[in-house]
Amino acid sequence: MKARLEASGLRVVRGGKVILRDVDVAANEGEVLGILGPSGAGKSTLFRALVGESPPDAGTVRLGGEDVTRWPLWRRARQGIGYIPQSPSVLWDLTVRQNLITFHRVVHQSDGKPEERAAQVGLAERLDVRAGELSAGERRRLEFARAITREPLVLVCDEPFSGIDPVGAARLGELLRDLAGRGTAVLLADHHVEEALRVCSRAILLLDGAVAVTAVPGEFEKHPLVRGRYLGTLHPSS
Ligand SMILES: Nc1ncnc2c1ncn2[C@@H]1O[C@H](COP(=O)(O)OP(=O)(O)OP(=O)(O)O)[C@@H](O)[C@H]1O
Repeated sequence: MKARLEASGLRVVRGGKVILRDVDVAANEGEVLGILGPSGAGKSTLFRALVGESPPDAGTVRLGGEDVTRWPLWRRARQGIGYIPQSPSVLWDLTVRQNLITFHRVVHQSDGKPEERAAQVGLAERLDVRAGELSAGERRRLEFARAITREPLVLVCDEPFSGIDPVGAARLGELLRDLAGRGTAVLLADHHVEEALRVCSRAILLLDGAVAVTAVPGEFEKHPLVRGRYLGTLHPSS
């Protein structure tokens, strides 16, 4: 299997504290890779290093074999990395249509077809609604539509299910799986473990800034470190 996005030896130090220590991660074409772990483990920091929002202090990031470690976010976006950050990132005062057009211009320098993108994520009826008036689930779907403006080689999603009702989360999960089915490598961090593991083909446990476990979902849930340090004894599989 060919790795679409490959990070090796990633080290991030912030405020004198080592946040990521020698992290190796490879996301393959067509897979959904879960990056799970307790709060503060370093998941968002890892994602920021992968997408170019905050470069690592050491290590390399390769996209389709090319070293993109020092490339800024916009250049990686143009090259095919989509990103749904943890915090809301829509342009609140613009409509759904204007949000989609604006991002398409950044990536392609043209307006694109916002109607098609909106229809893909079930927002066809909401095109002229201001992003600030959307529900959390609709906003996440708009961010998803924006991230797939160009069918991405890699999609990095930081807590996409946060604040979304179960039906909305299941629907978003299906969109992620469909995207992976068309070849995109999807990386996903989320504390909605059941939804995340339902969607993932492989999961990594990040603990204290280091990779502690890599396994397929069925094994991941039963792993003693995952149960002891992350899921806790109340989780159904424990
Ligand atoms: N710029 C920064 N300066 C200082 N500390 C930072 C900085 N960025 C992150 N950290 C620290 O790094 C650690 C990892 O943060 P990060 O947000 O990556 O964790 P996370 O696994 O995504 O957590 P969560 O599940 O709560 O979102 C935390 O202790 C955080 O306080």
